[in-house]
Amino acid sequence: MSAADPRAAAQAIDALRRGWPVTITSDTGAATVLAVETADDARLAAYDPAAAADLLLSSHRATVLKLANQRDAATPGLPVLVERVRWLDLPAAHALADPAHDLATPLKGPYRTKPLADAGTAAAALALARLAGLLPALFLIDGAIEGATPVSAASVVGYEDPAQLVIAVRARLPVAAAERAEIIAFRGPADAGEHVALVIGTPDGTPPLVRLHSECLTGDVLGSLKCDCGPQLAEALKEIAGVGWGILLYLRQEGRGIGLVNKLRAYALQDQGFDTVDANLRLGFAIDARDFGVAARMLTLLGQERVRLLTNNPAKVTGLTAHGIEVVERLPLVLPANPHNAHYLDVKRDRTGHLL
Ligand SMILES: Nc1nc2c(ncn2[C@@H]2O[C@H](COP(=O)(O)OP(=O)(O)OP(=O)(O)O)[C@@H](O)[C@H]2O)c(=O)[nH]1
Ligand SMILES: [Zn+2]
Repeated sequence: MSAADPRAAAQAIDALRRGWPVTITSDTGAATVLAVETADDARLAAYDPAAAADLLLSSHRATVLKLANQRDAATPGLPVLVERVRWLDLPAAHALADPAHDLATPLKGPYRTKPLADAGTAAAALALARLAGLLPALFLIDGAIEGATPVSAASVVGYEDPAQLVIAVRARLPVAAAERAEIIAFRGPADAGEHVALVIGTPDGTPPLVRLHSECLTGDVLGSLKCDCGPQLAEALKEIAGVGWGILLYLRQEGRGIGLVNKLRAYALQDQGFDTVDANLRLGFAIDARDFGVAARMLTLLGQERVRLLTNNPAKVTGLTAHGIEVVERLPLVLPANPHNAHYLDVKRDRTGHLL
């Protein structure tokens, strides 16, 4: 495979957000895609004058739409390509892409799927959509198209490689929970916002008490009662300050890695009665799209490869361990429920393996 080119990946993400086509190449094929969410009639006609583009859906969205059973049963995780027929116009594509109106408007159909010409470019297309914060659904034409933004599948895969993170700056930052604290910002080529570490107290030779906190604008800033993020953040800072030495990693993984807009789409589905797990799946995303390799890299750069971890989520322990961090102890971080988040916490316990 060709070397990863972060500039090409950044330009491809930007193009998708603006409703411009992107040609993705791999050693085994090429495909040109246009995100359904940002397409309009003019853009779609310019990209696909013959109205022949098929529609690429993620495996999870295809399962919700009952289209996954037409796919090769031997490869369950693969995206699904829906064959374009004359009446599959932009509104019909939106209805396939966006679950917002699934309940109110039954799908027309019948839809037929067709084999994917190249799995690598299809997977890269869906990864680009997630990185762009868009719904994971794209028009797809086999082969390259002149004028489309070019990117290799390897560049997409390499874009989020945590090995590229470096420390950008360190500064003293007294905070309400701890006057002796230092903030350290990290940078990599992926521009999803800078990850940050708050190192509290002074290293004393013992493994630090560590909290991995994934960004939650609604909970961290607005005091949302739908989740437990805000109180967990405050409690983690208090506990680290209490023991005198530890690190809070503030990871820019909003909505478990699907971005703010997609998380708010999940909230709108929760208003319709779906739980946090089913809402993510209906949108076409994994239940949890985070990669804790980023957190492991940050701890390594801070010289702390043995930690005591504050979490109820065993996936954080296995995620760090897989990337070379030794979790010598797991400590629970359980806070009282409120009427708005009690069901969310039950679902974390019952469906996502949290130890609550
Ligand atoms: N997609 C999605 N993300 C959510 C939802 N509620 C909270 N989040 C995000 O979930 C992340 C917090 O992760 P949680 O799964 O609540 O907890 P955890 O961090 O995995 O586990 P603990 O360490 O035990 O707290 C933040 O990025 C939130 O923005 C939701 O309903 N849907
Ligand atoms: Zn939250």
